[in-house]
Amino acid sequence: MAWGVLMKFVDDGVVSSWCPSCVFLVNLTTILTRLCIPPLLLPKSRLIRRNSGTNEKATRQTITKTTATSRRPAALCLPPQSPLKHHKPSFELSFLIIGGQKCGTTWIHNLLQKCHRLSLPKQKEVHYWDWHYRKGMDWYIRQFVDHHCHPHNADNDEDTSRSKLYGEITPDYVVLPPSTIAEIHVHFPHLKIIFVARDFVDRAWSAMVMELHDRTMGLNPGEFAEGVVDGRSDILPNVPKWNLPPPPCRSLRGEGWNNGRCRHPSPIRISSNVWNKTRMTRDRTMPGV
Ligand SMILES: Nc1ncnc2c1ncn2[C@@H]1O[C@H](COP(=O)(O)OS(=O)(=O)O)[C@@H](OP(=O)(O)O)[C@H]1O
Repeated sequence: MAWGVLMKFVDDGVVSSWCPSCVFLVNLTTILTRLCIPPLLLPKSRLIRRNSGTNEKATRQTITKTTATSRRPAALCLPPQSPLKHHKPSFELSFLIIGGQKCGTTWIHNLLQKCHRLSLPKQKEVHYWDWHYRKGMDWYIRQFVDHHCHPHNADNDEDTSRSKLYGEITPDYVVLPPSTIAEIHVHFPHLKIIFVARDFVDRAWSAMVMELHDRTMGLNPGEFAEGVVDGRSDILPNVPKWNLPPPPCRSLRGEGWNNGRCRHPSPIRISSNVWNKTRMTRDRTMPGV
């Protein structure tokens, strides 16, 4: 692997790693104490959502051509009468890793699962706040059950369960609508939001390779090329919605994040080149850059 990774496990189960291609020092302690922004206490806004009768399958179809590099549907449009509206969660969600897609989040999930003070869902990407919202908070809580402790069983295993931090990683959360983001903050006012950034070109390349491999979107080459820098794959303008500061990530020109927009045309050229290749390659040499 071209990316050098230095990894060590420290005594208390915290994992540190430095990834040259990612812009963050991926250190659990750092993530939970420094990179996390204290969530703002947002006013409890009434949800205004459309297509209340839309099921997941239908939604998947309608967003197919606008979610270019993702394998997953965008946030579902939820009905005004949210099942969570009057729900008081009985457990505290401590951290939420909201992306970005193809930024090493699977690797982070696997590492955090090894930490005894953390409880993550067995499977990465719960997708509660977009796909499974209608299933309710009890369903969400059940995803965090591990065999050793459960938030509902705090009295049975007081020492361990009360010291657990519950969190999950769903990269698609970065594009959640503002109303859902506000609702998350209302229900979990102490929640730490974490966004993992990666070099813009590397992320785009990785997403393109995934799409070319999976072919789940059925996009034409031109559409796919556009999707690399626009729409749902363009995570840059979505980060501020979470009140996160711009990550110290360089753009293709090395200019920083350019107010959440990268106008450089190279990603489109790159993606076109990828499409024109006769066989898939994970070679990171990118013509035209
Ligand atoms: N430790 C570490 N450091 C840097 N990069 C890493 C690391 N672990 C995984 N990776 C690379 O991350 C890419 C996969 O990211 P995700 O797991 O977030 O993908 S996904 O959104 O869940 O599909 C994927 O990138 P590509 O290989 O370029 O596709 C992985 O190789």
